[in-house]
Amino acid sequence: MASMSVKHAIAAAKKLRSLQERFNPGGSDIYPALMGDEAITALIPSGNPLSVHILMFTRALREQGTDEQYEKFGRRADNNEIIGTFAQTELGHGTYLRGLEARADYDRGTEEFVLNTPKLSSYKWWPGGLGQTCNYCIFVAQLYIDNEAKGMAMFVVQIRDEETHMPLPGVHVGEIGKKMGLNGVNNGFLGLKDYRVPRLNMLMRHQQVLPDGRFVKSPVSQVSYFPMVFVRCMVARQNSNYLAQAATIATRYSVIRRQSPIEEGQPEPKILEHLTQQMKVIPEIVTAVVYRLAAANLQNMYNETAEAVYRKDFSRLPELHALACILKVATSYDSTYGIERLRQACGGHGYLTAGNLGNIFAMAAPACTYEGENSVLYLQVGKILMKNWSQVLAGRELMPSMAYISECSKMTSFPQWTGSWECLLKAIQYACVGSIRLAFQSYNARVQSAQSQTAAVNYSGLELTKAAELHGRSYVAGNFYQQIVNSPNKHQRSPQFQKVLENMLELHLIQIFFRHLGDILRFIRITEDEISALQRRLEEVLKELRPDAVAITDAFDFNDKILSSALGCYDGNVYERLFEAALKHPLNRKSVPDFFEAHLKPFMKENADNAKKSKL
Ligand SMILES: CC/C=C\C/C=C\C/C=C\C/C=C\CCC(=O)SCCNC(=O)CCNC(=O)[C@H](O)C(C)(C)COP(=O)(O)OP(=O)(O)OC[C@H]1O[C@@H](n2cnc3c(N)ncnc32)[C@H](O)[C@@H]1OP(=O)(O)O
Ligand SMILES: Cc1cc2nc3c(=O)[nH]c(=O)nc-3n(C[C@H](O)[C@H](O)[C@H](O)COP(=O)(O)OP(=O)(O)OC[C@H]3O[C@@H](n4cnc5c(N)ncnc54)[C@H](O)[C@@H]3O)c2cc1C
Repeated sequence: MASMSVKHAIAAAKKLRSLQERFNPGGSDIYPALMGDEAITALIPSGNPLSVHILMFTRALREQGTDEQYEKFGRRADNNEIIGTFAQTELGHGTYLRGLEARADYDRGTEEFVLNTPKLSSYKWWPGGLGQTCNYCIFVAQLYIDNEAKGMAMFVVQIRDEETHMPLPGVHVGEIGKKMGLNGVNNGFLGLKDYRVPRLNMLMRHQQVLPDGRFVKSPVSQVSYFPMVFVRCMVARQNSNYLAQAATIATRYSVIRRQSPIEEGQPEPKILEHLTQQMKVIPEIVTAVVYRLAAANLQNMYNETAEAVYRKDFSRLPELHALACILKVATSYDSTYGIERLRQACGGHGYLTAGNLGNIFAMAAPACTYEGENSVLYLQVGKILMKNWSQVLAGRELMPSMAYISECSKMTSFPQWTGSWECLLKAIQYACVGSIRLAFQSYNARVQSAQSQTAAVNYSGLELTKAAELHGRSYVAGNFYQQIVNSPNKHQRSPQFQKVLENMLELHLIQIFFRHLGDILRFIRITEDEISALQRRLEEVLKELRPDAVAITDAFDFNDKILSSALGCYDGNVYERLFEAALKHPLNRKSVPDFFEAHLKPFMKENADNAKKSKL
């Protein structure tokens, strides 16, 4: 499987290169690379073994290396002359980066670093492509000078001979084993023993080790985390794509499959006529659109921040970090759970490999873990919200994506309930700020009672997580509201199109309202009549969006090859394709399977003989 994936990935990368040269000659614009990686990734159901090379290895060389280091390594990596990965996670550590055990000791006598993974738990474990594909990696290690720890640093390390692909001396490398998905990616392990690299193999754009061993600290240590921020932005984009693919499949199947009359004596309707089926499928279509728009915003913010960081302006890093964390978490959680809901909406056929929903789930699900495990990133955002709440209490301005927190903090009570979009959006934001305030009170009480900040974060973890989750909802819903209601290009939309978008906004806001009704009722008084009115609106907007469901998912414009699903093909010939797929199963090559003579027949005969004996 791995070699097939590599073959497909290389073919697709060549195609991508020709597309880039045609549409973006010599450009360094990241989109063609991303689109290409998306395309490559989507075309290789078992995952793209070059993803981490494209998304992290080349980017780390460009952003963390000096111009000279880019010329030496980065250009060859961008041109796919060398293939690398990002080797940070270890067998024993993934989240707690300051606990990473791999070490780099500077030898000023030879102006080299001596790299070691001192224990089994120090082995790098998980990096994509590391097992068999890559011949280089970015090796993340704790830097030591005269045995004094200086923090994390990144090193360009060649792990295999460029001609023979043999592991180099001092390198122990291989595949970590079968996973629940992405089995074409050959995630690997790497042990290094007294492996020497020249001083100039340490990426030194932001921090340096001089020939005499003097250490020049980075002005902002967190800039070394920047490669992870980029992938978190990518996850938001990629996982909204996975959800859109699954929503396309389930929608198309739901207008082909007929089952269970709604009126006695009437013909069986398309299953999408059932209200409960609409509630399973249509909100997922809208969620995919909502996150695509949020991910595009995040991508723009990433590009602006990356350019600023290149100019040594680190001012926007904190906001990008906060947004990248919360959108990576929100998109990966909602896409993973949404894809499973869509699979279940397709009944038994949703469980067939030919439907491809299981594989889309297996591609989407690990994003809840890699690039920062979601519950950890929720806590990270919770901490940032605590810091920002202190700013609010001090009367200081907040970063733009948190400005609503300041506004809501000035409200002594929630205004008269109207149920309008603005009211629903403000309700989610108001509940978020209420949760932040409660979390802060708990956190602050703990710090005041002499708990360390780290311990206070841990013991306030449930409230911090809730506040972070509601912050994500507030940002995403606010972004969608702005795009639909206040977009500068709104006048270019036809009235019909604007109406569909407004129905999608109505559905998203009401769906989020009901999902967090408990959180909202904690801070806002809403009557049963007002809630029942929203229930009626939910049923009504599902009915209104039903006729547009297929058109919206067709607009995602996934080629049948990308969907790779007998349930979701554009022509709707589901049963013919399911049957065609079934006949291709190896077990159908013979009428009598080999196991009949070898196992089944003797087993049944033995039982029959025993039955006869017991009658005698
Ligand atoms: C086109 C699309 C194709 C594909 C789709 C996408 C993906 C698939 C392809 C590839 C992906 C496959 C594999 C993924 C690769 C990996 O998984 S790489 C390994 C990822 N590992 C992690 O993410 C580790 C998670 N841990 C952390 O990030 C950190 O440990 C932490 C953030 C949890 C904690 O940071 P610490 O420094 O340890 O402590 P802290 O006190 O919380 O933070 C100190 C201050 O630093 C700020 N900060 C932390 N992180 C960042 C950051 N990234 N950027 C900016 N600032 C950061 C933090 O806010 C603190 O600031 P203060 O002001 O409070 O001091
Ligand atoms: C498909 C896939 C591809 C990957 N690719 C790469 C790659 O290319 N390069 C790379 O370096 N890594 C890669 N990784 C590794 C990934 O980044 C780590 O798995 C991730 O960072 C989580 O670390 P961990 O697995 O060690 O879990 P741990 O850090 O051990 O966490 C385990 C669990 O403990 C809990 N936990 C941990 N810390 C805290 C905390 N502070 N507070 C509360 N709870 C906590 C959480 O529930 C967490 O799920 C990949 C992983 C996967 C699944």
